[in-house]
Amino acid sequence: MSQFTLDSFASDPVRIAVIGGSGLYKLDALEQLGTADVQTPWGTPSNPITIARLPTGQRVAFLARHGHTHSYNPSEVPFRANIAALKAIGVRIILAFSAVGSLREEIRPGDFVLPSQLIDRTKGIRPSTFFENGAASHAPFADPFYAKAADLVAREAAITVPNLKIHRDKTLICMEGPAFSTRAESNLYRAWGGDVINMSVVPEAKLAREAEIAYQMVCMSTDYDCWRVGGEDVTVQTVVETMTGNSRNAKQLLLTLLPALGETIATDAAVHVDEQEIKKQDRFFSDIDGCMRFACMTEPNAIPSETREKLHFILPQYY
Ligand SMILES: CSC[C@H]1O[C@H](OP(=O)(O)O)[C@H](O)[C@@H]1O
Ligand SMILES: Nc1ncnc2[nH]cnc12
Repeated sequence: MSQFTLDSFASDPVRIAVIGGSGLYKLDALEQLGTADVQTPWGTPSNPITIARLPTGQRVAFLARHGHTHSYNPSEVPFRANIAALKAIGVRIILAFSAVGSLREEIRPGDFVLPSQLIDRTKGIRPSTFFENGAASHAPFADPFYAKAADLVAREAAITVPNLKIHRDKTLICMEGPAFSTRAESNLYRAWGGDVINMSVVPEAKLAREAEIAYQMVCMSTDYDCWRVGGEDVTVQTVVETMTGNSRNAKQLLLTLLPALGETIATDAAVHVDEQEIKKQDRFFSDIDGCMRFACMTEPNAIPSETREKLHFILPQYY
């Protein structure tokens, strides 16, 4: 197993990353090449990033959100360091897996869900932006997930795990935790139109957007939370019971999804693209590239140099 230096990714970047959530702590079916211990201006990631190789030869990065030993509760995950470290090794797309509770009868434990919307119910205690200390910025976030990636996940799942039920275009609630919801909250989220619930999509998705990384969460339903009359209320035990099968399905799916994604982005992975080309819809990254170019309200000359240096780490084309 090699120890990769940050410099080595400058000439040979890794474009695809998988973030594993509860129950998905490694990608053991892939050839493991080594790890990258990336330090960022926002601290140390949950773990060193694992670099693996696909049968096609392409490399992918893997990061366990809560650490391999699940040591960070959702409010403590070093989200900024995680996203900054992935960006620093060249990542342009993240597939983020998450164990979620279902708020709908038809989304059964064991089903997968590709959300297209989210409702942020975190409590403001998680650092959730790279822009602070003299650089006021506002990322566009109307569509928090990457529909082109969701399309690919759904297509590959239908081929590779045909018995797996996939729900599209659902709304994900992100609560603070770590305690699960009360019954009144669970019913409120249903009334709001929430379909599934977790504790980790925020700020991960927001930070990915700020770093101009395409991001799609793949939710794996583990329980019915606590809204269902006569049903069992969620506990860690109920989650863990479903997690093992979910994790097996996720790994099976990734075996074909990652090569397919690699092929899809192969001609489109350059970081710097020509202004004319950037929004052409046939490019996979057209819906993310350039989204932060005009996001900063601060007069460029007024941004302190230390702030600019930190931002250079995630958006070198602008700072
Ligand atoms: C173990 S149940 C609650 C826990 O599971 C989910 O984690 P992840 O999103 O990382 O799979 C949920 O968000 C909570 O953190
Ligand atoms: N019911 C639930 N609420 C919040 N996060 C979860 N992760 C898995 N099940 C969950």
